[in-house]
Amino acid sequence: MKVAKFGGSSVADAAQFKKVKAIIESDTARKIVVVSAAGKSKQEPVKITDMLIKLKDKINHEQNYQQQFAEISERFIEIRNELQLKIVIENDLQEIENNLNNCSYDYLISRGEYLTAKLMAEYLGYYFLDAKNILIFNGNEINYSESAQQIQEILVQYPRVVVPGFYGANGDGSIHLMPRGGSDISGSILANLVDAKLYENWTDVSGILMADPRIVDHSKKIDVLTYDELQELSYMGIGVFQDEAVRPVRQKQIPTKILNTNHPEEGGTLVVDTDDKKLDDRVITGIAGKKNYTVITIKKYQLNKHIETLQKILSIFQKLKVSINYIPSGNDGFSFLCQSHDIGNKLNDIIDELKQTCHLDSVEVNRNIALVAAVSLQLSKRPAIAGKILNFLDDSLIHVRFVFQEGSDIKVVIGVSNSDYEKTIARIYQESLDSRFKKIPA
Ligand SMILES: Nc1ncnc2c1ncn2[C@@H]1O[C@H](COP(=O)(O)OP(=O)(O)O)[C@@H](O)[C@H]1O
Ligand SMILES: N[C@@H](CC(=O)OP(=O)(O)O)C(=O)O
Repeated sequence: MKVAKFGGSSVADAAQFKKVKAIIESDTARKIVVVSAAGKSKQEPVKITDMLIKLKDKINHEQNYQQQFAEISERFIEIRNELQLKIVIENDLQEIENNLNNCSYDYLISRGEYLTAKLMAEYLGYYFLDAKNILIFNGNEINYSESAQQIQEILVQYPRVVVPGFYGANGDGSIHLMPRGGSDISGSILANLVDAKLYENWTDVSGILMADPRIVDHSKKIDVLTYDELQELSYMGIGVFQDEAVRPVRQKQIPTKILNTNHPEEGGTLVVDTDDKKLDDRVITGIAGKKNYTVITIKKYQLNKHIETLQKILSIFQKLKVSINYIPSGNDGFSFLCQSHDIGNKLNDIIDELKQTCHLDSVEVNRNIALVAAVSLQLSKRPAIAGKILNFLDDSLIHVRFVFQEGSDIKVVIGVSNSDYEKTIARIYQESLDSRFKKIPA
């Protein structure tokens, strides 16, 4: 059995629905279909999920929301009409409208996937299986045994199902929304629960490319990737696969493919376990990154020997609910790298508390930092990659603020100014294809 997840771009309008149907009908093993909410297309500039978030915002601020709700409804009615489906989607829309003033955020935002799945189930002639009946959460963790039991029972009666992605249910039956891009996670969990022989993730690119196609034109495709490499690339920001979606498929060693709904014939990227990937001569597998980090660097003589000070520092971040992405360190100093939107307006509070409670020698803040990661399997076996990268970035007059190689032995992370972000990715990509940058000793 295969689980096939279709992203928002694959279900954005009636024309995309037709492509999905052709894909499903070309392989009878595709029995579990997971869909995101209708996303962006040439005609539709906004994702339904973003429209729903705006709707919720208007409701919360007691603004007039009728027009916003009407626009959302129109997208679903249009798909239904163009595909000449019989489903009375107006009934579902009415029920949602009735709940608008007293529903949770998670319920409302998940309705994009719910309605898209209803239409897709009708169109494919599959059973609509509401995710709230099968994906059961304990806090933020899926309850695998309970969820597996639920889905196994349903599949006996309905062997072909469409499941809305992006949500499940809490123990009390209320809707549990996953992070943005969460339909990838739903598909991955379902593949795990049914021991799928393949998890297919259908999107609008023919696999994972070595660098973001919006930055590098004609970026090369990565044919085979390991779960670890995918995890790192996803964590660093390639939008195409949610980083939390790696764990469920990796746990059961389920091969995963990233494929293009618009060009199924182009093949895609296959994700496998490390032992199943032959090392090729490419030093760098892929490049990814994100802008807008804030780096807080603290110095105190022999800080690494003062565990209690480190504990205090971490508890300040914890108290202010600011996540830390990386902590590169030296003898007398540590840097805390956080996403700027996570820090929000708490920067002064963090600095005040650090100064008051930790008796530091200095605290320095650098904003508008972008991180770029070059991901490569078994980095330690590769010849001095970090040094090479620094050399050619220097040649390009890109000022590298810092560089660190993670203990995970899989990526080199480089910090540059936001304004140098695209240039850095393009330059590393260009160099990584150069023959002088290839060939690794066995
Ligand atoms: N390295 C990369 N390889 C492929 N796609 C990438 C990469 N980095 C960023 N992307 C972007 O990710 C997009 C696909 O993700 P997303 O918009 O979430 O798709 P979907 O709607 O199918 O879920 C692509 O259109 C592409 O612009
Ligand atoms: N619709 C949700 C969940 C999702 O996975 O979407 P997509 O597959 O289009 O990235 C979002 O926009 O975050």
